[in-house]
Amino acid sequence: MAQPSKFVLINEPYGVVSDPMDLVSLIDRKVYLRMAPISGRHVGAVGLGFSRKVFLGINVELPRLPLHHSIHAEQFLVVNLMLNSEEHLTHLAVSSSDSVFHAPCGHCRQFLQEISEAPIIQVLIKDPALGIQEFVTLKSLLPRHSNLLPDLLQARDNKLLLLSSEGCEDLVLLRTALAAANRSFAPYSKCPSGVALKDREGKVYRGWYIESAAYNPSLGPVQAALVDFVISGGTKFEDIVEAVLVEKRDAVVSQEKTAKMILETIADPKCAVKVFHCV
Ligand SMILES: O=c1ccn([C@H]2C[C@H](O)[C@@H](CO)O2)c(=O)[nH]1
Ligand SMILES: [Zn+2]
Repeated sequence: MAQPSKFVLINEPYGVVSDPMDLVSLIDRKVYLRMAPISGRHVGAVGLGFSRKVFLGINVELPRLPLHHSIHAEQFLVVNLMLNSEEHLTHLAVSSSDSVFHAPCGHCRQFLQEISEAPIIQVLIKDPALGIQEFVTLKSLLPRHSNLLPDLLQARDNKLLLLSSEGCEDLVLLRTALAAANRSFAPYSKCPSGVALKDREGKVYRGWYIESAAYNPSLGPVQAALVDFVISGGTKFEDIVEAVLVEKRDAVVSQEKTAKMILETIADPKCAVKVFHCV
């Protein structure tokens, strides 16, 4: 069985399913990485791409930071799809270690609207108490929604150019952050941005800013890069020792202060966060 390159349901051999109902057994296994130190509630999301590969999402809570900096399992899944250039999500299932969640939360129903096929994404509703186990459309879970520019998962090149690389000590990190910014989805603010992180071993991770039409469910570039870090086996944020943010000069929406604040709080105390501007 072929394994997707960034399949994160650890220690499990499956990678491709033919029947969407197989997602039921996957979420039932409740094999989550434990990255929710605040709530202790471990949420898992499994999604099926058009390729029939299964991708996983888990919730990630950032220690000592306000709750809204958390990454929902569904958001993690979307970043995982993007990192793997999977352009379509056909089926989605969510569950939690304490069996409280059986469907995507409201915040994520909104976040998922940025995907072009959002209305027809099949969402598993599983409620053992009621004996329910069926797929319903995302549209039925968030009716009367009108989205504006929904093409989040499609390949994109923002064609950003660096203004200067002066002061850069690590060109790989800078190029990675620029490439990430070029994949950022920021149709509402028009301020794309990307982050590259480096760990103690010199491994590099990347992520880009993803906007939501409802603004608040947007996912910051540091969070997206943390998804790459976790997917690649990272467990301790203190192992992050260097970071580069690339964003527009004079951006109406700037990530600089937030990115620095997050990394100051969770990364190695000596982690340098360098910012480079582009047009
Ligand atoms: O659909 C949901 C609902 C909650 N959470 C996470 C957010 C937070 O970490 C924790 C709160 O219960 O669960 C998700 O990831 N997805
Ligand atoms: Zn959610």
